[in-house]
Amino acid sequence: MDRFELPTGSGALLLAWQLKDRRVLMVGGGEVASGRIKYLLIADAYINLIAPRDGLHPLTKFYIDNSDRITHHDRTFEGPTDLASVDMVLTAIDDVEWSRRICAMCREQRIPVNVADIPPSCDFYFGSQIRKGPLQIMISTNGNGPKLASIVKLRIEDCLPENVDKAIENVGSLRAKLRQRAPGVGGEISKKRMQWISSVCTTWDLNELAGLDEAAMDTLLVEGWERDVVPRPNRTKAVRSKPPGSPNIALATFIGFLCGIAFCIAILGEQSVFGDFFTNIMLISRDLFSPLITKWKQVMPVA
Ligand SMILES: C[C@@]1(CC(=O)O)C2=NC(=C\c3[nH]c(c(CCC(=O)O)c3CC(=O)O)Cc3[nH]c(c(CC(=O)O)c3CCC(=O)O)/C=C3\N/C(=C\2)[C@@H](CCC(=O)O)[C@]3(C)CC(=O)O)/[C@H]1CCC(=O)O
Ligand SMILES: NC(=O)c1ccc[n+]([C@@H]2O[C@H](COP(=O)([O-])OP(=O)(O)OC[C@H]3O[C@@H](n4cnc5c(N)ncnc54)[C@H](O)[C@@H]3O)[C@@H](O)[C@H]2O)c1
Repeated sequence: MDRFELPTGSGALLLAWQLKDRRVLMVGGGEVASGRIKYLLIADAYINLIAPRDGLHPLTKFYIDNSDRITHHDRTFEGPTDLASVDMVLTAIDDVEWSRRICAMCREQRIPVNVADIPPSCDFYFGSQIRKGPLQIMISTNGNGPKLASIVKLRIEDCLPENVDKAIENVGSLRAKLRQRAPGVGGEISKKRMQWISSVCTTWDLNELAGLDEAAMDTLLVEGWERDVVPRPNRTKAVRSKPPGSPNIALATFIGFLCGIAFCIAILGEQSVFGDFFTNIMLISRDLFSPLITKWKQVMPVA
């Protein structure tokens, strides 16, 4: 029993709410509403927007004019009829009384609601957000300090690996390909798929995953999944390109080899093994390597 601990309370449930093609009511069209609308569009929701045209923020206007997912009603909120068939309600209006009344109507109909700036009228809070391709990070202080949430966001953004979005996209494609090759939900096949994908994610680093292309994924599935192994990237042709910024080992070896030859010539020049033909090259090489040669002689004097 001692191994377990009850979690401390006072937090919120963090979720990635799937709103694709759901209908959301947005009341208000000012600056705060424009931010909410952006998030809703990212989530592929349909939006009923209730706000008088003369109070619209330019960004809200832009969204109305350019997105066919927004139905704009140029008026103020009227009552419960505005809540018909909506899955979520957000309000961002400069009218606290109306905000509270809208919240009460939503609670009565059990529709989840967020009222900007009035925490007791929120079933959920917004957070500061980072998005990089499919990666979504929400920073929440659970209402303690919204400005701090946005400051912490900047810190986290600075630390994110550059290609993390590409790596995640590729793992998504690889998982989809694997589900096609080995279909089924639950049971042994599901367990085996999960174990194999988890092993790929721990065996391959982000650069290697980001470098995968279609052909490389197919190779990985044939040489890995089908044989029930997870090959290291360098043992298969599954890596399309070397990770950016990695040292070029072949070039380094070649340069090392040339330096070795030049060093030998310099030593032989020192011992006058060659005639005049190489004399100039030897002298230049000897000058270049004279500090090394001196050191070498100290350790192993030439007869
Ligand atoms: C994160 C962010 C998301 C977003 O809104 O998209 C967000 N507020 C942001 C900014 C912000 N809001 C405020 C300031 C002024 C400075 C300050 O007061 O700190 C700034 C800073 C700025 O504007 O730069 C004022 C404010 N906000 C709330 C109250 C009421 C209260 O605390 O009682 C008051 C005081 C009003 C007053 O004093 O009269 C309440 C809420 N604000 C929340 C979210 C929820 C809790 C989130 C959390 O803490 O986890 C919650 C509870 C409800 C909700 O709105 O969902 C967004 C940053 C986005 C970004 O930059 O990335
Ligand atoms: N949570 C946050 O991040 C945050 C940050 C700053 C401000 N706020 C709060 O959010 C609210 C909105 O802020 P804003 O800067 O967008 O305000 P704003 O004044 O720019 O916009 C208010 C909008 O609400 C509309 N409106 C007013 N009454 C309405 C009604 N009955 N029905 C429909 N529409 C109505 C107006 O026409 C306007 O479009 C304010 O209460 C503000 O204090 C929240």
